[in-house]
Amino acid sequence: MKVYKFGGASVKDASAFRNLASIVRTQGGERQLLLVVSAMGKTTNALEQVMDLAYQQKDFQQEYTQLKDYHTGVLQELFPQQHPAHERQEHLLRLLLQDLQSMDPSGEYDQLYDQIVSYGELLSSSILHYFLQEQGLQNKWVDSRKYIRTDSSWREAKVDWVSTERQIKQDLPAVLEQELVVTQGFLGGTPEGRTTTLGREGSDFSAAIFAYGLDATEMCIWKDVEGLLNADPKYFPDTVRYAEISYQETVEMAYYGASVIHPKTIKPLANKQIPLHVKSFLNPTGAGTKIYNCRFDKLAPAYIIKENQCLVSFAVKDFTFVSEKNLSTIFGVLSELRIKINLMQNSAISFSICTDFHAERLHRLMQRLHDQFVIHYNTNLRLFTIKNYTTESITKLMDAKEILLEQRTRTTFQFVSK
Ligand SMILES: Nc1ncnc2c1ncn2[C@@H]1O[C@H](COP(=O)(O)OP(=O)(O)O)[C@@H](O)[C@H]1O
Ligand SMILES: N[C@@H](CC(=O)OP(=O)(O)O)C(=O)O
Repeated sequence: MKVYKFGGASVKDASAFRNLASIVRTQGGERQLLLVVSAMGKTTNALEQVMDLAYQQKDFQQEYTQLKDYHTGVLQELFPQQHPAHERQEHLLRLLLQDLQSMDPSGEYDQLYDQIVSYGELLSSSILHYFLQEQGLQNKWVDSRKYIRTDSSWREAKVDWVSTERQIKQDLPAVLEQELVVTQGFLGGTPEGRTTTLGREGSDFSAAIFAYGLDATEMCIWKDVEGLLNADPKYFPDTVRYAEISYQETVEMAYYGASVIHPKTIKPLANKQIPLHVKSFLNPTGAGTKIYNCRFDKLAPAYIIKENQCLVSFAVKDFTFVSEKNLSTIFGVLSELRIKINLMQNSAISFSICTDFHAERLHRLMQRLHDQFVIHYNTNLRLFTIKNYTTESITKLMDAKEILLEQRTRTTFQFVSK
């Protein structure tokens, strides 16, 4: 039993869908394969925009039309004739429009967000279902919201592993005996049937949840790169591919910001020792990377850049030292506001954190803590990490940058810079 995950780039246009079908045919076998698909291209960003406009009761017609035209254009290319795929797509687009038009501006933003952005995956997976079918690849479309059971932490829902595994095992293995399964990444559902999302770029994680529930023999995520590289090729010209690497190394790279794999993906796979392959949909027969329970002593240094960072410092007002009590107050508010710390440092009278920039959360943080602390912050920063660093790698990366904060452990070197 295998699980394949195809991200936005692998379904960004009609020829990408054709390429995907060819990968499934040549690599996947016709049964015992579950496909998890993300929204087409940058659809989730577009849906976020439409959502914001509708929530603010602004005109969203132009943005909605763009989204509609994009999907209709791709479907038209794949199915130039009349086909049930068109009706299904029109139905979904009509529901999206109705939800946008009836948006309650006093409703809870995050909950409404999940109901709207989920259309991206519903649309892409229904195109994929019909297209594979048309290509002779018999498959069943299943609604991942009925399988991945979550709580109602909107936009970053927590998985109920026990009932999710039970749901998956209940009927999917039998279906997979007969045909392929096509489902959505990124989405979950509460026991009451509300749609949740698992966090941006969460489709890798969805695939891992299905792999876990199915006790899959392997999972493969198909990307536009040759595998897991020692740096993002969009920033670094000379990268090397890791042919094999451990779960531990990978989870750390993902945690520090290597955006090729969602950080939550590894744990469910490692728990059941399911190997994860990262392969290129542009070169499907390439070796890619195998991530599993292994150990290598000498790995090429990995360079990771996290963009759009914010450095916040909290100083006590009366020149007393930062105490555990102060820290506990700060951590309490950070946790409540769901602000994640990417790096932290303590000095005598101040405490600093580096976090993803989120204007609204930062504003609320200041409101909550400005009585007790003097708070300063810098935005538009980048967090650089080198795993398995060498002296040369540090020199190369720091090269004339203005450093605001720096930290190193035995294996990892990090700094925040402009
Ligand atoms: N260490 C890395 N190795 C490979 N790719 C990386 C790495 N770090 C970042 N990336 C980026 O991840 C991208 C692929 O991930 P992503 O865009 O999320 O795929 P998808 O949305 O199709 O699932 C690559 O195009 C590359 O720019
Ligand atoms: N479509 C969602 C989920 C996802 O994982 O997408 P991708 O696989 O394209 O990163 C997002 O953009 O956040």
